[in-house]
Amino acid sequence: MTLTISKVPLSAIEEAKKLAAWTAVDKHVLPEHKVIGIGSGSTVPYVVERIVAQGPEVNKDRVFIPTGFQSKELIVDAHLSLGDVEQYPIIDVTIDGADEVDTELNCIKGGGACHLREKVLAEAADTWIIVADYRKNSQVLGTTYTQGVPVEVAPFAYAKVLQNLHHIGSPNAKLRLAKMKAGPVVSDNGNFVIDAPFDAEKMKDPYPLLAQIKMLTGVVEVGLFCHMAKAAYFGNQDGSVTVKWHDGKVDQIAGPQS
Ligand SMILES: O=C[C@H](O)[C@H](O)[C@H](O)COP(=O)(O)O
Repeated sequence: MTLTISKVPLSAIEEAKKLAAWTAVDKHVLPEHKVIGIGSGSTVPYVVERIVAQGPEVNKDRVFIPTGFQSKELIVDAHLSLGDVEQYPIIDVTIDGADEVDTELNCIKGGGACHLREKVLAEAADTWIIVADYRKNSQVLGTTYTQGVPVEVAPFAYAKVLQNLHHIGSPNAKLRLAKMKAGPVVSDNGNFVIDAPFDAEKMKDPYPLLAQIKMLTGVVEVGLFCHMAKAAYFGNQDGSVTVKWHDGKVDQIAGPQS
């Protein structure tokens, strides 16, 4: 993978991702921040691009912690210093993508099967920030991301966890299968992923659901991130950025020009 972002005009959605990422970096990745978590997904290359643009002087004393293979490649390709959460269990700020975000900043994450490491880096961070395009900005989780809650499981336990998920209200929960390989998706941690859709009633209040799924033996991590984010930045089609804060405040701001 290469960090180079093509010079051809970006589509509206790519522009929205870039707006969100650049704005969040400008506001939250400050010169005094030395340990920075880099999340996963399609918006994160723009996060790294904007951090690189802060210049070699500020970046030379920083270390960057990845949430998986993709972000590790982004850090290495950008010639930034790579670290690990084992060495740096306290992170100044982590910026990450999301599959969907509700009004209380609860998120579905794990569409790319990275949610275990992402949650560790979110918890390790003094400040955890979400960046996404306008399509991910929701009232209730499961409205636009309908594939279900990603549940990472120990491979040998997947059939039992699947059965238990069917029993607790997700009759359509399915093992995630790979697209270009026969068999299941295997996470960066060597585990399987189940996608478990739940009805809106359950998704309206995701914390009890998170606790219920996490209690199932064999579950490694659940792609519901509740009460963790300080703010979520959504790039809009008109060039503005919507910022939802953890205290319920919502700002509409202009995106950066360059
Ligand atoms: O496992 C993947 C991560 O949680 C991603 O941050 C999430 O899936 C969003 O990815 P994308 O921006 O590619 O939709």
